[in-house]
Amino acid sequence: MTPSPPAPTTLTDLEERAAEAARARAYGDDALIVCDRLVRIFSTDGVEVQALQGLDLLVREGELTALVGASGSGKSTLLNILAGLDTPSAGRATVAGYDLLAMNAASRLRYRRETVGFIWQRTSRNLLPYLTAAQNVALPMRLRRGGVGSRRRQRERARELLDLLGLAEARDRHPAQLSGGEQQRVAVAVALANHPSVVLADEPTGELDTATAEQVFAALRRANAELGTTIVVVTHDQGVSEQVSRTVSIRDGRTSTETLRRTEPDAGGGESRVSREYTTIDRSGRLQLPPEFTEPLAIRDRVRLELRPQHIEVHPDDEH
Ligand SMILES: Nc1ncnc2c1ncn2[C@@H]1O[C@H](COP(=O)(O)OP(=O)(O)OP(=O)(O)O)[C@@H](O)[C@H]1O
Repeated sequence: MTPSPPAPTTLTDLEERAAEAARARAYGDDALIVCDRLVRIFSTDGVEVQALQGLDLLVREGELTALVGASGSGKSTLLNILAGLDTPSAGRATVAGYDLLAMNAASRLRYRRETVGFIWQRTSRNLLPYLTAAQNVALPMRLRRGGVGSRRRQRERARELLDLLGLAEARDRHPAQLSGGEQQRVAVAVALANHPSVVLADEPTGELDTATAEQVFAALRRANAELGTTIVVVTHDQGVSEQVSRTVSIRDGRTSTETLRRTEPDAGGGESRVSREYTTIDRSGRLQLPPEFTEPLAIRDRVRLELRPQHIEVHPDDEH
């Protein structure tokens, strides 16, 4: 039997199509970082690894976001893409208006020098050993297209940034004369040198003890609060992730849950920190249920949903 021809397009169909297109346009319109169904596949020796499997993430201007997740979940892959160091296999990724899938070599270089600042975990990777702290901070300004301001202005900005991060004493010292924590704080100043839209940090406190890690993280928080810089930091450190207002957790190459924290007045007239955990719904409406919820109820292949006026109920499959 031949299939019947498609029904004629009605006005309602057209209106629905227009509304759907408008919804699609709206995704991430107000965000500085937009990852939309991002995929990154690595092929080595004929074996494919799907490091990112359709990851959705929005980060708004001025946010300080921590990314957490098990080893191999895709955090570094995501950060490298956002830094312009790697290119996604599919999906959409934009940062401050740059389309990360469609940049040519020249705009990629400009993006990396002017739009993002990056801090690596290994302290030795962030700074040039033969330059002083102040010279390290001034270097990105000199490398920027046309340079930013006069040499004098560059030196002034380097000094201002080092002062802001509590490193006035370290100005004329070389990295070898600085502690690991001080080096990472200088690296924060280097990342901020060119007024980037976003600073990305991959485990910046991974090599440090807890007290020193706290100082480095305080420097990132200060940059966020006082300069308004949007910051995305990958961390394994529970203590660090609890200090940010938003923690996004990545599982198997997708965002899975999110914790939002804020300070609220409490009954005793003081203030207390309130945190709330959310599960991410992806662009196709898929929801990942965390094992803490599924395992106690022996939820496996399917669930029954019921729509209530203010919420949705998820029931275990009661057919078995
Ligand atoms: N260049 C590469 N070539 C092949 N596979 C890679 C490459 N980079 C990452 N992978 C794989 O992609 C997956 C995600 O890796 P990624 O480094 O992003 O994870 P991660 O969450 O940052 O882990 P960790 O916390 O251990 O740093 C892993 O399975 C990893 O082995």
